[in-house]
Amino acid sequence: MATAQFAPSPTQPRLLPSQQLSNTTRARSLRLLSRPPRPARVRCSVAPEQVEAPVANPQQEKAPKNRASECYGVFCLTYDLEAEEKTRSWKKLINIVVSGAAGMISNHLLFKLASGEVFGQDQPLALKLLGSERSIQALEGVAMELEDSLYPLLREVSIGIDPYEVFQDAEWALLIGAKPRGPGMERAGLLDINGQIYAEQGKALNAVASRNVKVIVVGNPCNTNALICLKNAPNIPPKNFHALTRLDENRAKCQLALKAGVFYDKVSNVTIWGNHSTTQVPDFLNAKINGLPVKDVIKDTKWLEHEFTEKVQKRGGALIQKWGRSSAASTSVSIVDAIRSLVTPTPEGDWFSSGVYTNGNPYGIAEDIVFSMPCRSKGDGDYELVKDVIFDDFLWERIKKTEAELLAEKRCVAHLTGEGIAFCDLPEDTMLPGEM
Ligand SMILES: NC(=O)C1=CN([C@@H]2O[C@H](COP(=O)(O)OP(=O)(O)OC[C@H]3O[C@@H](n4cnc5c(N)ncnc54)[C@H](OP(=O)(O)O)[C@@H]3O)[C@@H](O)[C@H]2O)C=CC1
Ligand SMILES: O=C([O-])CC(=O)C(=O)O
Repeated sequence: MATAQFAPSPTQPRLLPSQQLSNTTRARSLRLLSRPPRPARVRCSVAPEQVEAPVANPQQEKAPKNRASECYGVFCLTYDLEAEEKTRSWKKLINIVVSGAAGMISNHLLFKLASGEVFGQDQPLALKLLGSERSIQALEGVAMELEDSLYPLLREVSIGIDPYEVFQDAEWALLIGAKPRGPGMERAGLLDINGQIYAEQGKALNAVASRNVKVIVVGNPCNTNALICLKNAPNIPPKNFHALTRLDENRAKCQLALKAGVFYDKVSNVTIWGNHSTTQVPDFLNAKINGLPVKDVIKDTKWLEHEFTEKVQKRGGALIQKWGRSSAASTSVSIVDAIRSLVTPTPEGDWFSSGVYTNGNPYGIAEDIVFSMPCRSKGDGDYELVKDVIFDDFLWERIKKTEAELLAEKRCVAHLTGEGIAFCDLPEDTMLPGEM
């Protein structure tokens, strides 16, 4: 049993943004934020202001909205969308933040976002890319590739390393950046390192993002990172935070289709319950194939209970063994699916899985954790939990196991959620789907 204790870290004074981005739909520009100034390109017109940034300090929301940015090349040109015939009917520009933007998943995702495949062909967007000192060069490379792709809907690209700058006015935050678990690293260590990143990003969202920002946490361990993030953003509804379990749902659909000998569009109502880890529960009791209960179509209960369940739980690791790297393209597809499920009405009778806050859930799952559950949306960015699901002993027993894991993870990050001193009593060294 791994045990460790972490004390709450004191709130550090920090710099608030001196340069905040222009939110105009008129400029198509690439902006450099929070970088050491480089003579040829970066110019700061406003000196940084030093202020404290405690959790949920309402003063932060009143931070001065001084803006300074630097564009270069073709991005320095500005033009008026409303003056152009073909763009006049477009929607208002939306601000989308992507962290870990120089990473593998983002390298697929950003181009899907910019192409219009996610939000539609009349939705112009601003992409705000968060990196770090490590990745700032790579981030410029990403931005250059976005430039060279000439996407008509992509009206702004900005890059930076300070979440308080990059998250300004964010309406969607796709939080992908996280440290991978290295050899010999305890799960408790991973929870702490990545938890600190997500605590900081939660505070930044709380301070500067849109009050209705929708947050999708991808970086692992994503459920507990999402919990930490939402706890550090008390002015944003907890319901707006998601941990990505859509990849697991997609993996489960694929395995059921394969076994039943049908194309995967015939598989519906698949829930992933719980944690995005090897304790996750792919639910074959409520799932359907061609509108029929899976158990009526696949009679091999032993396969469903063992092979199917394990295949889905460990699919990420199986892929790493083949590829030598973790799922990036399919993860980006699943992020697209997750967003589209929130911005388009859920097909009648179906649902989708997402890791969401458990308070008020109708199933009797422990409150105050982020747990993957079945959701339906009207297409307005919000969702409701599905009520008409059934449980049997097999399903409930496994749900309790993944719930216990998430409760243990939560105790392990108490120093990051404002709940005191952490105590890591993780029951066993459970794994991410990508670990074997
Ligand atoms: N929920 C899900 O279904 C899935 C989740 N994942 C998770 O998504 C995350 C990203 O995966 P992927 O894009 O392939 O990974 P990459 O390693 O390619 O990129 C991740 C980014 O995270 C940032 N990062 C790396 N180390 C650190 C660190 N020590 N501190 C802060 N940030 C760091 C880096 O960006 P920078 O230097 O700019 O900070 C890096 O570009 C991982 O946590 C992975 O486990 C992956 C697949 C599925
Ligand atoms: O474990 C990882 O990093 C990759 C992962 O989440 C997955 O493949 O589902």
